[in-house]
Amino acid sequence: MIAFCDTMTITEKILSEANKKVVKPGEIIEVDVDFVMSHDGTSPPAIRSFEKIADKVWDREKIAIIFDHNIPANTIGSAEFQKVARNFSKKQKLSHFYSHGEGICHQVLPEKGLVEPGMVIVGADSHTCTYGAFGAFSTGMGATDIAMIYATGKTWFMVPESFKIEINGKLSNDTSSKDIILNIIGKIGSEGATYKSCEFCGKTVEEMDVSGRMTITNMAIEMGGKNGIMEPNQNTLKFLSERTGKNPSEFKIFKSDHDSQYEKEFYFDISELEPQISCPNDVDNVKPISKVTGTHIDQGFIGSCTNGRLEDLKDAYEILKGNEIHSDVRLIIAPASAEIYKKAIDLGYINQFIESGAIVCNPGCGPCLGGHMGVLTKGETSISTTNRNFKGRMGDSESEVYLSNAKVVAASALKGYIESPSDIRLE
Ligand SMILES: CC(C)[C@H](C(=O)O)[C@@H](O)C(=O)O
Ligand code: SF4
Repeated sequence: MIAFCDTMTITEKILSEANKKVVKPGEIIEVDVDFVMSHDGTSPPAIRSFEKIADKVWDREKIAIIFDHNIPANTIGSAEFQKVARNFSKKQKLSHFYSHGEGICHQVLPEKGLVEPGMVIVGADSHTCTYGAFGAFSTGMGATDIAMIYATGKTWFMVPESFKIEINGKLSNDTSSKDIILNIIGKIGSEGATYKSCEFCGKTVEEMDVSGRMTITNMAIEMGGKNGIMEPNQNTLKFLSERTGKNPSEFKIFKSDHDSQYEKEFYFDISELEPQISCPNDVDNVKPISKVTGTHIDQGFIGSCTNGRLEDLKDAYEILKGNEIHSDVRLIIAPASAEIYKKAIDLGYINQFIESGAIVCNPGCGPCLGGHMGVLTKGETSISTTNRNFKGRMGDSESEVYLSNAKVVAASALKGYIESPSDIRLE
């Protein structure tokens, strides 16, 4: 390890290690990439660029291709994209090729033990920032940058300035970590952290489970962040140790120094937080649920790399148990991975979802992107556990999307309008 000075953030330390010398914000550096990921939507452009510059990838064990956006293929175009990626994976003998509905890339990577603290991970998807929940530096990049990494294992960054975002307090029965991050985005704004390293800390984050932490780092990009990051906690180390088969002492764990230099510091106490709803058509248009209760909905979606994990399905199950979805509402549920799907079957969640009238889809991005399934038509409204609600995100440009936690989506699907989970529990 290199010698750090004593005012460095976790992100600066990881990038220094990757650069083999101490780095400072603003500096442009070249780094060795530990892992690179792309999916069915972004692999083909990267492959085409790669094939113009090289024949053989730099390390077939450090590349993952995961089919999740349009799986199974819904158009001839997406089938063609998958063929290109499948042929490339075979030709290059990639060790990590997931094409059978294993789940969303950001869920599959950590589940398969491919994420470790201290790593530099680059993905051809903007929500690659999710792996910061594990103490890794991870960020999304475009196809030509990914092609260069395939060929050389290297890339370049400008070292970001860091924002410290401290979270304290205890969540209520109706809220989850989704409400924390929506509240933060509402305050900081969708462009408020552009190119910053968003470092989440505080007691709430230190005690949070892995799923909740991933929801928070996942949405760092929604305020423009270059990455989202947290120091690994005990829950994280336990999860990673089970997945990688390594002892936690083998991980490269970096922590921010007490006197780290932050460009800005934010403090949030979430004890009194009501469920937060991000209203159309901007992710930072966040309101407490009491301001939007009663808004008509046509569709609900529970899933995505933000909130498609077992904890989210459990939240939905508890609200839906013994109840039927409103006859005018479609509730679509897509587990984030096959592993989660199987666990949800064993726990009886999936049976209940079907009995309540929900449509359960195969693991993957599902309706999140508005291109594969669950597409909205003009004038329709969805409430969704996903991360984006810009105009047309889930279909027609005159459809609307509200973002919330899974309990709120389930409660709203029962009523046909946005409803607080506590009101369902009271009935
Ligand atoms: C298709 C892909 C490039 C895109 C992203 O990078 O975020 C998608 O995953 C999304 O959520 O909009
Ligand atoms: S679930 Fe949605 S946000 Fe996540 S990678 Fe897929 S399309 Fe993007």
